[in-house]
Order: sequence, then structure tokens, then C-alpha cells
Amino acid sequence: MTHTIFIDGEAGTTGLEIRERLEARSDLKLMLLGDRRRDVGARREALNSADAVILCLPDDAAKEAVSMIENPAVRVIDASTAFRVDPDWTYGFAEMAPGQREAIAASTRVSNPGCYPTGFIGLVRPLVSAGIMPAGWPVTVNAVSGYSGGGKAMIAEFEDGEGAPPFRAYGMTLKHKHVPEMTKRTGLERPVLFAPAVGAYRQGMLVEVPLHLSALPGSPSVEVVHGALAEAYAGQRFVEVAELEATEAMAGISPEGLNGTNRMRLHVFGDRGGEQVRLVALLDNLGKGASGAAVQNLNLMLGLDETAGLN
Ligand SMILES: NC(=O)C1=CN([C@@H]2O[C@H](COP(=O)(O)OP(=O)(O)OC[C@H]3O[C@@H](n4cnc5c(N)ncnc54)[C@H](OP(=O)(O)O)[C@@H]3O)[C@@H](O)[C@H]2O)C=CC1
Ligand SMILES: CC(=O)N[C@@H](CCC(=O)OP(=O)(O)O)C(=O)O
Repeated sequence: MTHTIFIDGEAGTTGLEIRERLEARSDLKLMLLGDRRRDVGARREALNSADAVILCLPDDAAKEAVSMIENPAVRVIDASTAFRVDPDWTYGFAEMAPGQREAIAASTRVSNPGCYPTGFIGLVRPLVSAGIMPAGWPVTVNAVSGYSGGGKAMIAEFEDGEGAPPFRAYGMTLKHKHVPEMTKRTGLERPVLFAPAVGAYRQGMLVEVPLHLSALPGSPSVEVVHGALAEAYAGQRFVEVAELEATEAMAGISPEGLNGTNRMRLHVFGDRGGEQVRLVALLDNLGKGASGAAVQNLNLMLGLDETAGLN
């Protein structure tokens, strides 16, 4: 059986990557609008006649697109921030918790996680669930992304513009749009303190949570923290936890190490026996952080092999 897929925003950064991942598949048929992609009538028709639609639009345009869908059989995956804390939508991070994969498969409204939240939730949620980090803990997250994270406008700034910086810290108001999602999906009670940055490279990201282990209840060891993560993601195809021996041998970590993949690797850096750790997630902001995750969710929602078209 061939499923028809419509990507609204097919010519954007996320949309193009999804298109590349789907085009080679014989089990899917893409509905492409080309020059008519901004034509509301053409979009309305596609939004209501596809088996599944993937919205790769700014938040307001995504909300408008959802309001245009009248056919209850259409499955929707939204890549924007618009519905990520909406209780009527299923959060599209299959590895996040037991049962999440099944919930995605059964849903017709799936919100694709943000790129930074994928790294952050991946690192912190298992610690909260295991009782290692109290829900009320004040948490800081530092991160750096390639400039493709900012879509077409930021790509133009860094590739075509004059004077793009080698590195820019941003989110200085502490009100980044990912904070509600990061807080809710980890089970934390206080808004996380999020310090993002963008570098003068295209793609790939690091998301880091530094922790004073000696301040946490029971002063957990590096091994206990690592063990909680390893247990949470045991057997997962796309989320892995680096062995402590491997991280101990690393002098540093580049954000580009998993580019082009739908994988995320979690690291626990810190001296064994020491009192601090740096938890670091490595992922491709356009892979597991966006387009790869959208394809994984699409596979689940259509009852296909979850890994089809993904590496
Ligand atoms: N880039 C990334 O790393 C990630 C992005 N996201 C999210 O994915 C979504 C898309 O982002 P991204 O691909 O980076 O953005 P881009 O700016 O690269 O692309 C946005 C696309 O949306 C289309 N578009 C904009 N407004 C409208 C409208 N009113 N009606 C129809 N189409 C419209 C544009 O059309 P046109 O081609 O005609 O300009 C373009 O194709 C955003 O919500 C973003 O937050 C999520 C995770 C990571
Ligand atoms: C470098 C950069 O600007 N990144 C984007 C996040 C990209 C992303 O994750 O998109 P969503 O917001 O849809 O999740 C930002 O910080 O707004």
C-alpha cells in the first residue's frame, strides 16, 4: 500500500530535508506543490487529501494549516513550536518514556520536538524519573547549534551576509520559546535556565547540562547518573549512551559528529569519584532534532518500519 504525504513548507530547511529522506521510498508518494506552495486553495486541498501531512512552517502558519484540516482521517505531524505543550497533541519523542512510541503510533496529531529540547529532555528526564534529580531542582542548559537551526533567514545571514560572527550567544531575555517544552517534558517544576548559542557552521549541535552531584540528594556518583541514562535508552536504535570508558578518553566533542543521521548520543563527562558531571547530548539539529524525528514519527503513525529511510 502506498501512502500519500504532503509536506507544507516543502522548500524550507526542515521541509527539504524531509523531502530528501522520503523521495527515495517506494512505499510513500509525495504531493509536491512547487510554485503553488503558497496558494491557500492548493494547500487546503493537499492538507485534506493526504494520508499524512508534515507541517514545516513558522508557528502561526502551522496553526493556520491545522485549522484548514477538516478530514478527520488525516494524520498531522507539526515541526513547529505551536503544539509542543498542547495536551491534545502527542509529543513525538518515541524514546522519551515507556509507551510514548505506542502513543505516537495511535495518534493523529503529533508535535515534533524542538532540536534543543530533544537533547535536554534526553539527558534530564531519566534522572527526574529515577528520583536522582528532584522535580524542583534548578537546572541550567547550555547549548550551541549550527546556523541552519534558524532556518532560511539565518542561513542567508551566515552564508550570504557580511559580518556574521564566529559565535553568538542569544536568548538573553531568558524567554526562549523552547523553555516551556523543556520544563514540561522533563517533569521539572521550575523553568529551566536556557543559554543557547549559534556558531558559524551549518549543522549539528551540543546540548549540555552541568551538575554538582554533591548538591543533589544522596550525592549520586558519575556511575549512578550514567547507569540511569543507559537503562532508560537500552535497546534503542536512535538514542545511545556513550560508555564511560569512551568519554574518559575524549579530550573534547564536536557538534558535527552525527550530522546526516537520526541519531543522538548522550555523554556523561566527569571524573569517577568526582563531585561534578557535564551531561552532553550530540545530535543533528536537522536530523534527530527535526527532519529525522519527523520521518520516524511518520513511520510510526503509518504502521511502517520505524527505521525506514533513516540512518
Ligand atoms: N531548522 C531547524 O533546525 C529546525 C526547525 N524547526 C521548526 O520547523 C519549522 C520550519 O523551520 P525551518 O525549516 O527552519 O524554516 P525555513 O524558514 O527554512 O522554512 C519555512 C518554510 O515555511 C514556508 N512558509 C512560511 N510562511 C508560510 C505561510 N504563511 N504559508 C505557507 N508557507 C509558509 C516557507 O515558504 P517559502 O519557501 O515559500 O519561503 C518555507 O518553505 C519552524 O517552525 C521551526 O521552528 C524545528 C526543529 C529544528
Ligand atoms: C540557531 C537557532 O536559532 N535555533 C532556533 C531553534 C531551532 C528549532 O529547534 O526550531 P524549533 O524552535 O521549531 O524547535 C532558535 O533558537 O530559535
